[in-house]
This record gives sequence, structure tokens and C-alpha cells, in this order.
Amino acid sequence: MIVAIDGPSGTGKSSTSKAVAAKLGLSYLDTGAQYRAMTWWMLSNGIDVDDASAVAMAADKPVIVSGTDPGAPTVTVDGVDATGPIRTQAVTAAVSAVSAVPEVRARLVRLQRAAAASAPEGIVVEGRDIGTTVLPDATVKIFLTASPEARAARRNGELKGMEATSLQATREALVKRDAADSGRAASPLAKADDAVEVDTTELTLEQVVECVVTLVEERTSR
Ligand SMILES: Nc1ncnc2c1ncn2[C@@H]1O[C@H](COP(=O)(O)OP(=O)(O)OP(=O)(O)O)[C@@H](O)[C@H]1O
Ligand SMILES: Nc1ccn([C@@H]2O[C@H](COP(=O)(O)O)[C@@H](O)[C@H]2O)c(=O)n1
Repeated sequence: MIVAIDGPSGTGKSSTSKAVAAKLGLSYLDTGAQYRAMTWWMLSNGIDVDDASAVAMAADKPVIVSGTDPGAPTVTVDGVDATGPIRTQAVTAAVSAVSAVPEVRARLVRLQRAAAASAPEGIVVEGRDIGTTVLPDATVKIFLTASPEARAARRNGELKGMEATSLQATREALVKRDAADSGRAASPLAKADDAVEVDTTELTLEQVVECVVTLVEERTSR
């Protein structure tokens, strides 16, 4: 059982994937966290993330390990817990440049396919190219969307008390990252032809989870 959940930033992929995996007793893999972990390592080791050749040469160096428990997802880099550091603004601003480098993608796609193959009961994998490239034979493919306004409001809700970021600035940053992720040559953000698109703009998280669980149950009872 492989459930692929793709979509632009802030559409609810992580929240939905974790809840669906927990409900169905499946493992969970956050592939965005792996690209963030790679980016954090590049920044920490003084690699110029805008120099694609330098990033490509270093892509095999960090040892990235993802925990696949939906109740406590983790990622370590060279044995160090990177769960917190990968969420900083510096990493978010640099990750699209790093993830566009084919050598980075080749390395992480190998890890992602290995995680899917070794999940005992099956897995929910979320990202940008899971349905199109990483696991094209997934049992169910979902493509989540939401308006940029809704996504920005959700993100700003998370930031309350941390950083004073305006809704407009958050919206612009989301749209910019989506454009970079959709526009790259290597495995861009895209909906697979056989994915079910779910617009979450007017839905609560619980409604989205229910919708995905129903789709999985329908597909697997055939
Ligand atoms: N349907 C929903 N309604 C309201 N808020 C939601 C909904 N889905 C997710 N959220 C909230 O929106 C925020 C972003 O969700 P989440 O991190 O799951 O998105 P994402 O697609 O994984 O983002 P990214 O690609 O940037 O990692 C979180 O605060 C989450 O609680
Ligand atoms: N399959 C994927 C997943 C992610 N990316 C890149 O990582 C960035 C961070 O992802 P989040 O889900 O944590 O926001 C994302 O903007 C992409 O650049 C990817 O390329 N492929």
C-alpha cells in the first residue's frame, strides 16, 4: 500500500499525510524534510547553494536518515537531529535551489524508494514528485491544492508569536517557491495524470483526512 501525496507548499501535505498514515497504520515519509536536510548540510558546510556544480559534487556526502513513525517524524544528518534546524528561514529560502540539482534528487530518490520498499504495512509519502517520478506505481495518488491566500493565512497562524511576517510577504514567499519548484527541469512539482486533485481551500484538516482515507478505502476494496 503506497499513498503518494503531492502539491504546492502549505496545502496541508504533512498534516494530512501524518494523520492518514496514523489512521491506516502505515509508515510516513516527509521527502521535503530530506531536501531541507540536504540544504541545511550544504549551508552548514559553506557550500554556495547557487553553485549547482558545487552542490552536485557534495550531494553524496551527508548521511540523511528519516524516521517514518507518523507520530514522531524525525530526520538526522550525520547522526545529528536536524528536525528543528531544517525549518529555519535560511533553509526555506535556499531549498529550491538545492532540490533543483539532479545529483541531489538522484541521491534522495534512492533513499525514498528504499523507505517505501521496506515499510512493513505500507507508507504515505509526501512531496512534489512522488506520483510522477518517485513512486509512479503508487496505490493511490493525491494532489492537494489551496488558494495562495488560504495557504498564507495557515502559515502565518503557525508563526504567531515567533516572527512578525505579513500575510502579503508569506504569500509572496509561497508563490515564489512554488514557481521555482514547478519550473525546474529535473522532476518538477506536478500532478500525475492519474492523481486525484483535492482543493483544500474551504475544507478543514479533518475533512481532507477523511476524504483521503475514503479514497484509499475505495481503491483498495476494489
Ligand atoms: N485543511 C486545512 N485547514 C486549515 N489549516 C490547515 C489545513 N491543512 C493544513 N493546515 C495547516 O496549514 C499549515 C500548513 O500545513 P502543512 O505543513 O501540512 O502543509 P504542507 O503542504 O506540508 O507545507 P510545506 O509543503 O510547506 O511543507 C499547518 O499549520 C497546518 O496545521
Ligand atoms: N518530493 C519533493 C519534496 C520537496 N522538494 C523540495 O523541498 C522543498 C521543501 O519541501 P517542504 O515540503 O518541506 O516545504 C520544496 O520547496 C522543494 O524545493 C522537492 O523538490 N521534491
